[in-house]
Amino acid sequence: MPAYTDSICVFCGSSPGTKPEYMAAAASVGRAIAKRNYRLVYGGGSRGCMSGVSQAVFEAGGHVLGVIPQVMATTVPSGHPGHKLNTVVSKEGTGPTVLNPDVGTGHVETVVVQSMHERKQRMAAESNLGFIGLPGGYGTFEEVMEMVTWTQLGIHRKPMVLLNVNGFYSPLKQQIQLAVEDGFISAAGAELVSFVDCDASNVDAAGEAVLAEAVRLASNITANGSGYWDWNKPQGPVSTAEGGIIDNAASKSIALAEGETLAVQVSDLTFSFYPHLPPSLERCNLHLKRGSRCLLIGANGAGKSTLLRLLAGKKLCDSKVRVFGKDVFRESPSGVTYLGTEWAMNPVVRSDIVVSTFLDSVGGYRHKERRDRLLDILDVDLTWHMHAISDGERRRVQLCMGLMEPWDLLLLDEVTVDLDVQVRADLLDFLQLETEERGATIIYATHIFDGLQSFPTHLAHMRLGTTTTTLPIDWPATNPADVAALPPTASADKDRDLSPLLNVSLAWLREDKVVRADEEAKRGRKRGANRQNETTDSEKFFSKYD
Ligand SMILES: Nc1ncnc2c1ncn2[C@@H]1O[C@H](COP(=O)(O)OP(=O)(O)OP(=O)(O)O)[C@@H](O)[C@H]1O
Repeated sequence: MPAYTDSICVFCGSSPGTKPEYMAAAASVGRAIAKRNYRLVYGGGSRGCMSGVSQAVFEAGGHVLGVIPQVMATTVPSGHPGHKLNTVVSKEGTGPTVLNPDVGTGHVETVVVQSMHERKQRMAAESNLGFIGLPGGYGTFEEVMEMVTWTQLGIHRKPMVLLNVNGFYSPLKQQIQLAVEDGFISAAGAELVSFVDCDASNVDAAGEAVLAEAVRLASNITANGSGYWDWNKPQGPVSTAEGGIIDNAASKSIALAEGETLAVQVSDLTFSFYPHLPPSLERCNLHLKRGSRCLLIGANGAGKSTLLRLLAGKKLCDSKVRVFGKDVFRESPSGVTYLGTEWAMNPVVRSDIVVSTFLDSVGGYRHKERRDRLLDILDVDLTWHMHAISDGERRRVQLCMGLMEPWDLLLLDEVTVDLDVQVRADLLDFLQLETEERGATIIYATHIFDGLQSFPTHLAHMRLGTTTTTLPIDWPATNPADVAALPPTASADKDRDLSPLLNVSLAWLREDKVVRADEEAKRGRKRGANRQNETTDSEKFFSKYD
């Protein structure tokens, strides 16, 4: 007997069904599997469609692997081809035993496993070509759906072809279509299951048709990359120092109209504050279309402010930083507004100057309509004196001043931190409208995620001066490459009631802490308490007087 070339798994009922086409379809699939010299992997049953397909392979001299959970195993009844090999079969199913050891020359092997889950795992692992679903009951439905889910998740990448005998699977086809229409299954996800129709007129040829479809689909699925998650990827944080940048640009791109330039284009940027210092930014990438609202997420010291200041043209860097197609430092693109926290520290803005005079001194009268709108939103009193107001009130004046003149790119560096929640919410609404109505672009670095869930259109994560994806992640993430780039919820935060955005941000920062500790340990550095029990000189000195 020649060795088989490939294996394919068949899920089907352990009962024969009430129409003769069901058993005929099972036999047709079995014959086609043996003809192609594939091995059948199935649930090890000796009755119903399970026996129909395995008997057909055996009769045609092919290879069969049955996988049975221990609890369902029984000694092989006479009549089963495996009884000559002193093996076992599954007790599942109804109707008479169909298997006949005297009719066939194939090879039957049986594996007994501990659980239903292990059975599915083993069947999937043994079947390189994927799966065929024939008519069946709950067990078949469950197996079919789980194998498709595993492909969608990326646990494996294998096709599922359902043989739609007499329209048996047509309701499922409609159900999938409905789930696509209602947004529960993506268009790509719908491709993971294929249907081959047959009835009494063509059931004998159905086996060959279903195998051909499985082979076609297998090459499609493989070509489309892995599923939502790469389960073979080592779990846990990936060090950027070891090149852990996720290339989501491989499966998505930014579509630009003819003549349109990117609003922001940072490509593989490296930047050092001083030539003798290691770079504060390294392999930084940020590409944004006009109208984007991008949140810059990262731990303290990750490089967010540095990147924003470079985009604002405040520091000389190489020409890898471009805004509206222009070099930010040498060509000074117009329409760029940067608002950072340092403004409030300036002694001038804490002097005894009245708000109305202050706003006029920076040209507020030129943008009267926008200024008045902002005064309302930010709830600013024009008679306030700058030296006699709270930090939050001073911040409102700063925002009014900074936002009055229409901007095309707004760089916000944590300037909403001291606003009360109502003013912050109204301000975020205003900013969102600016991007939607005027096509303005916003990059916003913040550590406050309250009420931000639906604000961003993109997320960019910075770790140790590096952006961890080649393109910003679309938010909410739907592209599989973006979904795969999101971190899993940290176990410490599983029971917290977090918005999806805060959940992602917290998980990133927890990963960042581990990566940072590793990187710093390589340089002999360590954060946190020093528990070496060394007594410092000052401790020795002061303890004499305690
Ligand atoms: N003036 C400076 N001179 C030298 N190095 C600096 C200077 N400013 C920042 N850095 C370095 O650049 C790194 C990034 O700083 P940056 O201010 O961009 O971080 P950040 O992500 O904005 O942090 P935070 O959330 O605390 O505002 C810092 O860890 C620091 O080592």
